[in-house]
Amino acid sequence: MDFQGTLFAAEDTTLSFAGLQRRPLGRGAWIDVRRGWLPEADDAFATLVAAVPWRAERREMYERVVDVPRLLHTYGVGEALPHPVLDRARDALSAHYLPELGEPFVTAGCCYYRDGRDSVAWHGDRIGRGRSRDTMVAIVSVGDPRRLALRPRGGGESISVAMGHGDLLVMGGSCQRTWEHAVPKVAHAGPRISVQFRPLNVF
Ligand SMILES: O=C(O)CCC(=O)C(=O)O
Ligand SMILES: [Fe+2]
Repeated sequence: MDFQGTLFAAEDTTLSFAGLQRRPLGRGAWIDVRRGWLPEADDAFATLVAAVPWRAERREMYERVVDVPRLLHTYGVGEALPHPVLDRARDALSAHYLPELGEPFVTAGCCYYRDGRDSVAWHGDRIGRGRSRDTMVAIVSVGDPRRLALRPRGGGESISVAMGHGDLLVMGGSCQRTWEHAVPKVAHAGPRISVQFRPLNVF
């Protein structure tokens, strides 16, 4: 590796929030986006595919339980994550957002979208505290790019954010209450894994 390559590789390991962009959505909701945030994204993706005990998901949505076409596993409070860069990511997010959030990110929900047919329908992360209070959900995406779509709850124009390999997207403020999000099906996509870091009692 030449000098430039070494220099970039060194910079890549820092989990820097420089260049983080906040986009207010209205109604007290916002998203932060930082492209290419996660170091070792290739390695993290390969480890997640192989090491997470994936299972088919059923979840409460719109007050009923539905099958969701994707695989899932959630790491609870205090559980070791399958790749050390994910522990570092959670700690970096906790430190960066502490002044605003007032508490750390403690759980890591992992979702595996095997191809374009895997998806998640419109919903807010409203089981637990997200139903009644402002909170944050920080998503790190690895693998093939997919769109995260957002729309105001109760109707209105949707927006969509492309989530690429290593990208960070944080939903904050009232986003889980006043907006909904989804990962729509697409005709062609390779595998993508999303890791969602959440504070205690937010699902
Ligand atoms: O795949 C994503 O990035 C979003 C997942 C999501 O919204 C959820 O699991 O609640
Ligand atoms: Fe969600």
